[in-house]
Amino acid sequence: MILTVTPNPAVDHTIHFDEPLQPGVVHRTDDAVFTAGGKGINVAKYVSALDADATASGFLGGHFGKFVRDRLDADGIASDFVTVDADTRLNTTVLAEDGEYKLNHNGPQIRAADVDELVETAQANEPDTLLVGGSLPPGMSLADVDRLARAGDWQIAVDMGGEYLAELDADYYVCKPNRSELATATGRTVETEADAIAAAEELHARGFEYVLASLGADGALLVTDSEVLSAPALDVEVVDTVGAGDAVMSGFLAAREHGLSDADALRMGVLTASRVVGVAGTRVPHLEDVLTNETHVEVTTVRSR
Ligand SMILES: O=P(O)(O)OC[C@@]1(O)O[C@H](CO)[C@@H](O)[C@@H]1O
Repeated sequence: MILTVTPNPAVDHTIHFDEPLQPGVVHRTDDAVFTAGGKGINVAKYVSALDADATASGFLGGHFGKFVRDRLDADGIASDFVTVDADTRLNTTVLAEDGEYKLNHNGPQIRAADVDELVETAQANEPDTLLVGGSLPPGMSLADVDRLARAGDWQIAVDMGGEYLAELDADYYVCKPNRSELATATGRTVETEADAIAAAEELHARGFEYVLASLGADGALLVTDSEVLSAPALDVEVVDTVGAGDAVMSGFLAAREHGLSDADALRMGVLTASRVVGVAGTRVPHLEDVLTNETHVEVTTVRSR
């Protein structure tokens, strides 16, 4: 079972305008979607849709916390959250004619006792894989993530920003940086595929057994102990890119739960992302045929290591 820990969940509010945003103008629309979000929660949703066993955990509080909990219950996603005495945040994505704007709140204050309870919750669930996804709310530190990594007999995956990846200390099973996170985590310039491979290999050498790099329109890379694999992005219509990185991680983790190979895990990550970008916000698209591998994704071995 995969336990996803989202320290900083969110209600994701995705709102669409057919015009560019302008200061001082009241923009109005009928097109708004509210979903339960936060990177780990998205992974739990997508992994469950990929027929793997997942439970969502993390901190929830207040009205938005109740919304997230109710929405997951309604969607049949198993969850085991720590209730906190502070309000879960609301994150807004504005899709306007002039671009995609992402407005994220830093989140509620978490206490040391909340973190203790989270560690106990993780231990009680006895997952095979524990994923920590997204930003850390005020009051929670990277030392707490390393503590979660070491608190049980699980492999630990992280879907966190580059500034976090640079500082984590424990040994990790897999991380999933995007291009800018690769750059931040390593201090390198990451423009070409060769740059991305060099940065991902550096993270691998620092203690991440698998480095799954999502490169947007340039596809994804997987660095393992023995090889570097590459898969192109699919040519699909993009509504927005929110949740795309979470989808790459979800495809990878679900494939591993199903006992599939490294190449198939990369393939499933890319396929899942290609579906998630086609729906607004962090809604779950139809993923049934991702499992049957009907859409061909060419995975190539860039080199053996
Ligand atoms: O502020 P964080 O924790 O880095 O990111 C949170 C978030 O933007 O990431 C998800 C998409 O990846 C959304 O569901 C959510 O709103």
